Amino acid sequence: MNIKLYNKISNKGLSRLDKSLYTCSEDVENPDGILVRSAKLHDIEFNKELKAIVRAGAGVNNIPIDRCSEAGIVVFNTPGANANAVKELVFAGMLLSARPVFDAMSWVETLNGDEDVATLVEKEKSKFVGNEIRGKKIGIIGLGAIGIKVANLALHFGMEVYGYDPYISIDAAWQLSRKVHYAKTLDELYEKCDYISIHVPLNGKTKNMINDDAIAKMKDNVCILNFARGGLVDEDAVCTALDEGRMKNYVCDFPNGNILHKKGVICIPHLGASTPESEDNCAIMAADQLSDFLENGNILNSINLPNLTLDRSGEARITCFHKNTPNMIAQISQTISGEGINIENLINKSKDEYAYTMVDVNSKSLDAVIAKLDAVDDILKVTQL
Ligand SMILES: NC(=O)C1=CN([C@@H]2O[C@H](COP(=O)(O)OP(=O)(O)OC[C@H]3O[C@@H](n4cnc5c(N)ncnc54)[C@H](O)[C@@H]3O)[C@@H](O)[C@H]2O)C=CC1
Ligand SMILES: O=C(O)CCC(=O)C(=O)O
Repeated sequence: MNIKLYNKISNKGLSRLDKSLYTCSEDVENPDGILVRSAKLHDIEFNKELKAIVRAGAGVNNIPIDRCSEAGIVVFNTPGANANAVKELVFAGMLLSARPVFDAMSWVETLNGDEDVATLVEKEKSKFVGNEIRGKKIGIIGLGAIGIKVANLALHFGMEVYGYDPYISIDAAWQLSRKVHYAKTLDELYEKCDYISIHVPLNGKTKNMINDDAIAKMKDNVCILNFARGGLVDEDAVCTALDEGRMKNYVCDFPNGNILHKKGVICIPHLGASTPESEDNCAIMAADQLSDFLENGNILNSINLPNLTLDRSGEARITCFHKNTPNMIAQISQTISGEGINIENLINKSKDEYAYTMVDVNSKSLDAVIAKLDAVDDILKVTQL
């Protein structure tokens, strides 16, 4: 099978893909699977053999999910695999805002060593006084893999923590410290907090969620930390608030021309997940999920289909990615049994508009049945494994 790499993927992950089964490179044609990090796939035309796209990371806004679903392509990500790296950089960003370390270091770099540096430093250092973060209030929007880690660590820094996430998962809620205050509304969080850190996905509902209205509700001198996606924040609103002295800093992992060189903006070149540890974690999860899907049809951590695994039985497996419409299971089983093939095991699960069925059968001669299933309305992709 051909696996196309749209970004550099750690060898720790790629080496888990059996070389006798997979060819992985940036140049393969007609891929069965794609491994990607941040490369934008919106303008890519997908070949008909493509079955899966795995995002080695969290955010999937670089992938055209709807188009993939309609083409029967399963999209995966690797939840939590890079969360620790992001959490640590969020605190680096917060401390860079609290203490003007960057300006202070730049000033030290201007010294030439001819003068009495030690005396000069003691004389001038008061220009670079900052604040401690202990005792300050931080609001965290989005309590998923990263938000939880940021919230719990902030408590260890002695901060008062407010969390907002109307869709928090049960697993996530178990991991969150009881000391985190539950913000019922965003307004409550905006009104109270000195630091606001955003950890939600970028989608139609969250785009520009930090806008003029939101900023108007925030405390003067607020610092916004955005290690999630640039599009979550209306940069014009941020620049106006900075110009008017209503915001202290905008710390952002997604620089662009609008905020470059802007006083009060601290830009980092999308380094949140750029540690070997997190790159390895993501690549390992991505490779394992991809191979289990391509070899067995099992699904773990998909965006457009539910988790579904089934131990292998019978002679072969048929998988169908289909629409979640009435009569699909009956049509699939009738088509198979109509060819005189016995079904050993069948499993089906749906997620929103789409569903997935795996059928273990007692025959390996499946060309005719695959062709018939392919022709069924609302079946988007059929594979034989
Ligand atoms: N800077 C970087 O390198 C990285 C950035 N990211 C970004 O961070 C985002 C979050 O990552 P994870 O925590 O791993 O994802 P996650 O999926 O574990 O958590 C996202 C959380 O946001 C919540 N949420 C969704 N919509 C919301 C809304 N309107 N208001 C409040 N909460 C909402 C969800 O319920 C979920 O708990 C990713 O989608 C990605 O865009 C992720 C990893 C690295
Ligand atoms: O792979 C990367 O470096 C970016 C990580 C990221 O932004 C994500 O996982 O959402």
